[in-house]
Amino acid sequence: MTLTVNDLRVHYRTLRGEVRALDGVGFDLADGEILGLAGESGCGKTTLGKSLIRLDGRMRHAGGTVTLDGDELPLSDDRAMNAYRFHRISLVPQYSMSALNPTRRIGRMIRELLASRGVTVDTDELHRRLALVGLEPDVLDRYPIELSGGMKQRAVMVISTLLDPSVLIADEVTSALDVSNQQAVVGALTGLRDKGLVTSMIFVTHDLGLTSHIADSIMVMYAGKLAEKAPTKALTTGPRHPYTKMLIGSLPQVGARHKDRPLSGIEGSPPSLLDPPTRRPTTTPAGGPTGRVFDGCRFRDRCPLADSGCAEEPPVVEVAPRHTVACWKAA
Ligand SMILES: Nc1ncnc2c1ncn2[C@@H]1O[C@H](COP(=O)(O)OP(=O)(O)OP(=O)(O)O)[C@@H](O)[C@H]1O
Repeated sequence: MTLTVNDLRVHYRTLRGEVRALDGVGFDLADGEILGLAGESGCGKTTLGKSLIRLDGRMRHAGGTVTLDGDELPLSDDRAMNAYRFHRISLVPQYSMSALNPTRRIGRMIRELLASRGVTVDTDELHRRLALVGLEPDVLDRYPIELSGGMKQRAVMVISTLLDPSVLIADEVTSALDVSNQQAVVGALTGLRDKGLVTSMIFVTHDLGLTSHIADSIMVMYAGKLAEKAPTKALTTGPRHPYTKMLIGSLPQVGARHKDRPLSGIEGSPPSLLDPPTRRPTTTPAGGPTGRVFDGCRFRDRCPLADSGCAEEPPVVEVAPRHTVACWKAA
């Protein structure tokens, strides 16, 4: 087992209170597995990826553990995390292709980065890795501005995996790319795994369609919690959580006309994760229905199946082998 995440809770400190961005997430990532991490904007995908690498000054590890190849990661200890970061767990961050230093040629950037980790560049190996993601050695002599978006993204993937990490987190690496560049990036990611340069991967995306092509399993998050996780085929052909069903149902179909098959969305919006109350009165002072609730299923305001039983928080239950769901209606 590469990675075991258990009841992970990560909060952001803000002037208005704590944002419970991850509120008790647990899952396993096996050796060789590519896990697609999907869910609406703001559900906590990026926070999950980042918190496995570095908690920035505004993030607080509020509880839970992460075990990588048998070692518990010292998440709250930034200095101790240096031994793991980049070496054993690495990240291709969101918007990373725009974050390359514009004043450095790619080759120099790589040499400097490796030197900061006490590693010297093996040029033949570097060329081999560039070839693996479809890049010519001459990209090393180019500035980022001279590369296309897809080329930059693949260069960042090479940089992030130079030390053969056990786990690579790829955060929205295809979002800003056209379909052929998306294909090249996805092919490069699977190539890194297939050649053993990365043992396992978490592929963070909004795009359920794309992730179903590459991922062995998919985890859907909602409002800082796990909604459903299953092998890709099981999740795409037999989703159990109403949220997963609605996400899949809202995917556009090529060739379908809006007048024949209007795009269906999910009514409403996710709850705010800012300092959520644990109890609520049943009515507002004016006697009307109350707003958001947090002491039950977080999807229940938007769920067509919700009833009074959903005021209790649903446990995460294994409904089939490796298929877990947090929903009272999923059995
Ligand atoms: N620096 C921050 N300070 C306060 N709250 C934050 C911060 N970063 C993220 N959040 C909040 O944490 C929650 C989770 O955000 P996160 O970026 O992890 O979601 P996401 O699923 O990755 O979204 P997206 O798909 O848009 O990238 C959201 O409610 C967001 O508003």
